[in-house]
Amino acid sequence: MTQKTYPVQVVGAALVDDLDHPARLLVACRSAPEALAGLWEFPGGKTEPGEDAVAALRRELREELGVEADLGAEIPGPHAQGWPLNERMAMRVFWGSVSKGVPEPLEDHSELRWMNLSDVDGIRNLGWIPADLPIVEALVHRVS
Ligand SMILES: Nc1nc2c([nH]c(=O)n2[C@H]2C[C@H](O)[C@@H](COP(=O)(O)OP(=O)(O)OP(=O)(O)O)O2)c(=O)[nH]1
Repeated sequence: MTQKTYPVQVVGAALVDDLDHPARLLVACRSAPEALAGLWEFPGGKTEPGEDAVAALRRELREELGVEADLGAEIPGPHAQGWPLNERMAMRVFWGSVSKGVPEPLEDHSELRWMNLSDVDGIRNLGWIPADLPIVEALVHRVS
């Protein structure tokens, strides 16, 4: 059986305070486009042609949040390309932690928020981009 191919590869980071003993997760509220404004997501974005996922994610975190990050294991999705977002896009999500700088909503976000990972209901009910909900479930399952 051949797996579906998604033409647009997105990458996202589950940024936590400590990769070995995570207690808090950074979530980001989108400011654009209009259809997604006000919804919460994992910081990240689209990979560029020829760019690998980890390099793309480092670049996006630098551009969007102004930070350098250590990236850890992937939160594996059901496809090699990660978690389907729609017919055209899938997202690979990696654990990460900030190694330099303080995250700020420099681009694409109206607000950043550190959520306690023990606040599972608070995380679930943030108002995520709907396509992210299976990823959020996998994430809370992994830390619980
Ligand atoms: N970063 C991110 N994007 C997500 C998530 N969930 C989700 O459906 N998306 C969608 C929204 C966008 O359509 C797409 C990511 O594109 P983007 O607009 O953030 O990408 P980008 O920073 O490279 O921006 P651009 O070049 O398209 O302007 O993936 C998520 O958790 N994080």
